[in-house]
Amino acid sequence: MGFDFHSIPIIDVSPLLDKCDRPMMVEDQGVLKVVRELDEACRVAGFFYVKGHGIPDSLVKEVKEVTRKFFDLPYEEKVKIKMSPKTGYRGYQRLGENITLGKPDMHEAIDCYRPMESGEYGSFGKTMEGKNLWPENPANFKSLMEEYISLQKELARKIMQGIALALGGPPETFEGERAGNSFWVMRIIGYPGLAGEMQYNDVGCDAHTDYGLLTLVNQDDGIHALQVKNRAGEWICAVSIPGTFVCNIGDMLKVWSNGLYEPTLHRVVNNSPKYRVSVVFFYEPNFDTAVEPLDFCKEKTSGVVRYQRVVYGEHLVRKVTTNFST
Ligand SMILES: N=C(N)NCCCC[C@H](N)C(=O)O
Ligand SMILES: O=C(O)CCC(=O)C(=O)O
Ligand SMILES: [Fe+2]
Repeated sequence: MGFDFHSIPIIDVSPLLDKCDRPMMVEDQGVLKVVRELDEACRVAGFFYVKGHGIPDSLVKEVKEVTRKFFDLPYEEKVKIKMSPKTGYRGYQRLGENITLGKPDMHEAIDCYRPMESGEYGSFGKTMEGKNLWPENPANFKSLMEEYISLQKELARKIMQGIALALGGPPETFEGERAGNSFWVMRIIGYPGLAGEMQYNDVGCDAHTDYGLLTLVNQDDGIHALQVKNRAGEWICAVSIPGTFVCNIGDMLKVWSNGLYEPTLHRVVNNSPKYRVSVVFFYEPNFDTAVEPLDFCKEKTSGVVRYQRVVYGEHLVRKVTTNFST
């Protein structure tokens, strides 16, 4: 590994999206170019921007606008949809409630998960059971977010076909029993800006990796706050680029790929005077999927098993139940 990254590559995924789900996709030159770019980005940075993603710019902007309006409401209004263990960890968390590296993060958020019926995964799923909690204000919040979720899910599924090819496997590797019923997560997040005399803000969200497969970040325009750690230990800024999503890979892809692709530490520091919003979609494995190195990945690593089997839902529950101060 004689190279390191100082910027994050931009990948136009439109050729992949056009040809996805078709048997001939693996012979298409446009698809193969995207696949090579995904492979390079996943090996070197664990992060990339996607453009040409096909999600209307108006919707991408609107979800951030309603997010800003929600966080602008008084605390009493926001706490009506308070997150707790009883709500399956769904709902609103105030500033400082999320803990990373043992310290409170300076962000507030609404956490959403794929809805889970009671008893759907027996006692193993109990912690995450529930429906999402949506605010009454802004009135169109729920419908916008649900439309956005369905488009993000489809986009992420297609990018995962490209990543499957990049790893040398069949495009449908992450469909069906692996991630065909993704236990997706969405975090709707707000980070206060610098106030008054303050020169440096507290950390908005401290260094972590994401838990699942693929994360798509819809970040605020004009504020550069998301930072990504390269192998030399330098923090590289994932500047906001209008029309793109910042994508990064999660812990479960590390296990499935047997370490060919590894997630990258990242954090958020909002040193701008402006309140920053982001809407982050996490495309994850099925809740009950046992994740273990894929045969075609093990072959590329001389058969050595680098990571042990982990059930995604157990990994998630371990994280979620230790993430909060209350
Ligand atoms: N689902 C994700 N990735 N959430 C990230 C939240 C912030 C990191 C978390 N407190 C932690 O320590 O993992
Ligand atoms: O707000 C951001 O830009 C990224 C947030 C993040 O890393 C996370 O929620 O996992
Ligand atoms: Fe993250």
